[in-house]
Amino acid sequence: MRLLIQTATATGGAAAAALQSQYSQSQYNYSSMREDDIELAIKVVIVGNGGVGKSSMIQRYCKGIFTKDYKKTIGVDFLERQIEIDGEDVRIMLWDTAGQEEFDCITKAYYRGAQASVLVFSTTDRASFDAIKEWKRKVENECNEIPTVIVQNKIDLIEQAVVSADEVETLAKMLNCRLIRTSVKEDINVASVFRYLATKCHQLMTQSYDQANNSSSQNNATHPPFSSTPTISAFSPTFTKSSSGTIVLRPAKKGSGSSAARKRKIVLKKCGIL
Ligand SMILES: Nc1nc2c(ncn2[C@@H]2O[C@H](COP(=O)(O)OP(=O)(O)OP(=O)(O)O)[C@@H](O)[C@H]2O)c(=O)[nH]1
Repeated sequence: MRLLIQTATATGGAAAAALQSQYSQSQYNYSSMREDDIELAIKVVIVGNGGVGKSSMIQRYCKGIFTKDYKKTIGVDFLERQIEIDGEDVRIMLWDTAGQEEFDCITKAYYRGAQASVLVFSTTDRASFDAIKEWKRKVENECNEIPTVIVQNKIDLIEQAVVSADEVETLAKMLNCRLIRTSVKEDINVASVFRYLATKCHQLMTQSYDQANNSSSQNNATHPPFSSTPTISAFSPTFTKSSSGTIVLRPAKKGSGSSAARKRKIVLKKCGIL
């Protein structure tokens, strides 16, 4: 089964517009759609103070590169990568937001519809650690409670650490988030962050999809599944909120071939900025 969860609910900006249009291009013929024809995509927002390594992390994960230069993100960027979870294709859409407060009013619009978030701070920047609670609050304001990882980045600089291991673990427990320590520079644990979140979301979404399917098949006589509307809302406690978690089903791309061929293609697929 492949599910496509439409997550591009952000407004404004070329990236969002392109993404929205990509989704809206597909026309649906649900009566002839098979379970195999659906794919799962997850929107993940990466937040944290400026300079902690958010853009570097996304570049590392999606393009396999690291640069020493610091280029401040203006507004929002978007990259994606496809991986396989439990034999299913999962598209992870990574939204890179500017860390500076001056961009807050732009970036928060892009949190909407996110199914997971990454709160990043740097081992060598105390203020970025102290700001984590506030970043969590900002995401929650737009997305409610979603699977979240706290990332302590730049562990290659652990000798210059300005935060103790205890403090970090206590904060992660208090905020009820998984803690992952990374070095984007040395490529340590970066992939684990996104695999963990994708797995979590995949579990939640497939559970909810099954529930929706079961209840819809019970009502089959009057409401054939997916026949009249492409949208299933009220998907799960995590994904029920307003427009977030809107599920849209679309046919698989032409020529996607057998599932074995698809699987061969997907690993480490790189995607450009929209
Ligand atoms: N030593 C070390 N440097 C890193 C690591 N990750 C990122 N950097 C460096 O930290 C600087 C800032 O990285 P960015 O990825 O631009 O930071 P950002 O969080 O996206 O910053 P904003 O766009 O301002 O929000 C760059 O010079 C990176 O090369 C890491 O794991 N270790």
